[in-house]
Amino acid sequence: MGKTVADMQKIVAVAAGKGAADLYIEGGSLVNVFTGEIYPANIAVFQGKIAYVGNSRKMVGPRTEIIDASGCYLCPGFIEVHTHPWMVYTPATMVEVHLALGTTTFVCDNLFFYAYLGADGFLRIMKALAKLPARLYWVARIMHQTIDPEEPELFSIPNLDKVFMDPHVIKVGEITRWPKLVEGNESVMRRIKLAEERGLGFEGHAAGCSYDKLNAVAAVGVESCHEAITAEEAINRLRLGLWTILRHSSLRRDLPELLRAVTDYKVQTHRLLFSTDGSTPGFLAREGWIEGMVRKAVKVGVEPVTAIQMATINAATYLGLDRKIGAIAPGMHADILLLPDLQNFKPRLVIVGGNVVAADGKCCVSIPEPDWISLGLKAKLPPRELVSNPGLFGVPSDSSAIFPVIEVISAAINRLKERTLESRGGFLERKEDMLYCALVDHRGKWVTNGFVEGFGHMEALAATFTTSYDLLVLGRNRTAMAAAAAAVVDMGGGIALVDGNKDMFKMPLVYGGIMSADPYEVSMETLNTLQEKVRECGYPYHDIIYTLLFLVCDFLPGPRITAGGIIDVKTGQILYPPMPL
Ligand SMILES: Nc1ncnc2[nH]cnc12
Repeated sequence: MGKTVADMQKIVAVAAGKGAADLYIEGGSLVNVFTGEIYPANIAVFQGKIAYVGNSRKMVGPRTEIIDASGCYLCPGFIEVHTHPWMVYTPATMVEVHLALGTTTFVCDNLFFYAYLGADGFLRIMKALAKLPARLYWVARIMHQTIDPEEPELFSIPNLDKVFMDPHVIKVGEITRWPKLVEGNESVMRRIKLAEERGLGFEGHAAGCSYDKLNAVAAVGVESCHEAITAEEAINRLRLGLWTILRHSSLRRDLPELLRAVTDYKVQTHRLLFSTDGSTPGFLAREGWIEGMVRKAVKVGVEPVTAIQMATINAATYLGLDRKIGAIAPGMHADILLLPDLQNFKPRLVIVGGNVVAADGKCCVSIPEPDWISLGLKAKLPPRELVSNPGLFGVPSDSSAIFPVIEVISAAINRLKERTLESRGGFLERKEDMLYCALVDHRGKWVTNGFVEGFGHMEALAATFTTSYDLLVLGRNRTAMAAAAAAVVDMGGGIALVDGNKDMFKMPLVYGGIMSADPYEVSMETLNTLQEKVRECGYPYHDIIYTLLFLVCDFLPGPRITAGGIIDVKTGQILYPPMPL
């Protein structure tokens, strides 16, 4: 509901010292993100908004709560402009831990919830999450990031429009298939036009895009990109007018390199922002969320106020929310951090909408976890009898063949390697350094089989944590693969690993097969254990969860395993088809 005339009159009265504030924060030093100054000032809050900033105490009444901010800096709450709020944590457990550390606004991707439940289901989820004590805004995807036979209906114009009309949806989410923008693809342009008509801007995702092609991405109206991985790529984006989101994530730890754009090249910073881009809980607990990025920036020589601007007003301006959040000024939401210093950025108090929500790193308000199962997020799983049959896994062939093997060369990047494989017992046999690999449709209607190399030597690994929410199964041993797959079905979604000793490790992810019902710390520990165990099984990279997520995607280079078969992302070629069941 919008504000009434009476509301406006009341806040004006408080500002003018003729009415009493609800809250008065005094004795602190204000970080003014508009001017870059730091100076003593008090803040009066009324009905969740800032009414006054200055030295007057006329609005302090008998019922005004006073917070003594002596020795603290008064800083706007930090803003995460791009996250995926389901990295085994739920949006609620994520908020509980990271709101307390100073990130008060989270701009969330809708892809997983939307792809799982469609427009109406996503709208229900968004409504349930609006009860959290942080500010959650959403970006809405206009395309999938894997091959999905249901994509045309799922992302139809009427379905997208339902989502675009919701005021919590503030942009189109990362357009991962950027080559479609460069080619002027009509179906994508239609969706862009609709979003524009609804007043939405666009997040880009121009990973590996050359400067010349970036021009086309910007020309179509894309406003931002978080895929720069060098200072020079960041500068290219800035030069073309793109808001440039500096990413430091569990997958890509690029901030020190990206910040050279500021420390070495001395570019202006007003269109630079921060994001952790859906990092895993262990990484975030270690490195921090936006407060961690601000800390790192200051450590490499960025002025504290500049780093704070990047985390607050720059972000708010990019989001079109700079009259509401991102600064401490009259009329803005009272999202305020009390920071004892400008080195560690660990808040003593976190205030959102005028309420104290956290003190000394701990939330002090209730964090309602939605009832995910009644919202429809029971994991979608293929039938147990289907996946517990080892015969499901393997490429049928009565003779030797040259096969397109997926070689995993980093946590997220693959390369095509053609290998000659012998046939045994009616199936192509893997070589010693390879694993069988299968993606099983969550409805049990198809399976794509293939091989991966460079992944390790586990007996089996089965996971619903994939970008298509189908069941991914890998391993040396097809019987163990069937056992791991059945265990995942029995858990109601999750990850099961059978190691070299044939022990089974299980991580239940019962909400949609990707989020844990455990508290944040518990799911973090379980994920850390999984990472250690896969490493012992020869998985050589740092982020198993991303490898599982993106082995199935259609936007990073190299071969991927999808509903459309083993595909080569760059050419779109089907290298080996799926098998109907
Ligand atoms: N691109 C992405 N899509 C879905 N979940 C993610 N988590 C991190 N990155 C993601």
